[in-house]
Amino acid sequence: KTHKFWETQPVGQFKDIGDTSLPEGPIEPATPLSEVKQEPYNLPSVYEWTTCDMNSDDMCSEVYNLLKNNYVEDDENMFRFNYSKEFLRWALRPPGYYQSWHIGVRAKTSKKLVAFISGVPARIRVRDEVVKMAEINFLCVHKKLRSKRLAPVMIKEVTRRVHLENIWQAAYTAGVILPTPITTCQYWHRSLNPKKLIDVGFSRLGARMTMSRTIKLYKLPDAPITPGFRKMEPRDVPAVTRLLRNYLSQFGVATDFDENDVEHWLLPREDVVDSYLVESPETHDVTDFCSFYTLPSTILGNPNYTTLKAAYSYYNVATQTSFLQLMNDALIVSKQKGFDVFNALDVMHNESFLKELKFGPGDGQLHYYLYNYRLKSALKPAELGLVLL
Ligand SMILES: COc1cccc(CC(=N)NC(=O)c2cccnc2OC2CCNCC2)c1
Repeated sequence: KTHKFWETQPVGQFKDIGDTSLPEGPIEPATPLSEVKQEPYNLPSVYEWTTCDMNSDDMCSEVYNLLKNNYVEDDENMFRFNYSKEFLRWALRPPGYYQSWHIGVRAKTSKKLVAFISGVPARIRVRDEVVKMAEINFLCVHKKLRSKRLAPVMIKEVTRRVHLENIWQAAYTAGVILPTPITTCQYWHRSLNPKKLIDVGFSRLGARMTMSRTIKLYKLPDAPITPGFRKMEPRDVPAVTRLLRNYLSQFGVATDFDENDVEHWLLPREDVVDSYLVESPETHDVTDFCSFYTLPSTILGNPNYTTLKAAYSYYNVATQTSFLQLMNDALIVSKQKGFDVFNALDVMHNESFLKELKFGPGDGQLHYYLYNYRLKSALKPAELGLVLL
């Protein structure tokens, strides 16, 4: 499978793997803004660019419905991500966001939204360099317009608009292998509602297992067990920022959170993101933190269920509580909130709790990529401190 488009882009190329003579850092230099293409790239004549104002309920609904019907499905096409409107507003409007990076494609005649791609600004540390980047996400082309080569021109257009803001690097993930992953993660699932997961075909009854034995296997207490475990509040932002920055400093590539970022990305938002911390009953110090985001999936073609309620592990830090106990409390509260499954990647120190807390390996991988930034060697997933939505 030739990567016609990606071989033209400033990304690590497969032919360069192992060539340690190539320096770590930007592949192409920044250019003066006057040299950045001022006008949008050309689309096929029946389509036009549109900028999506996510503050507008109508536009947010258009993006929501396009993704709901045409975004990523699992390998067996049994489930499709169903990001909520509130989630999309949260994901696309972090501090310093650019509306111009919320890019839609409309059919000129019907004015229907047929494709979307987005970027948000982020500071990402790569080894000792903090780099301003765009996090690219939600690339979606309507099912009926696939293989019309729309994706390459959309990627070039979002790149052009990112360059206009004097940003020259980007980070993105994909379920497919492109030139060239900086790391490849395995995803894992922890059943919370095993009966529903088996009924909808997400999980299968284990060999020599009955349904009642399976329900008992995944049973969890009704309440978290760690003393001082509570929801995060605005007053906790400074302490959580300190805890997170210290924890993330050990990873080769990680988000460079400041208090402003923590306030946006980690304060609880109902049905979008949940975050908890442990406040020591003795000292009142914030010693541990866990968080997960809400990403339901539409269940395709099942007569009895429409939605899989899934929680996705986000950022977690344990300094006084055992990581196992902290993450088990995260499972307990996610079960309490009605989630059917808790998903996690084997990034950061997640490997240490996955097997112990009865996660099972998923049937796919998630590849991480940097645009216009070469790493001398790929990272292990455990060296990655970056979770994209
Ligand atoms: C269960 O419903 C699904 C609907 C669509 C795709 C998949 C499989 C899949 N591709 N899962 C992941 O990519 C994944 C698995 C565990 C944790 N995070 C993940 O992806 C996140 C991060 C990347 N953007 C999508 C959400 C599952």
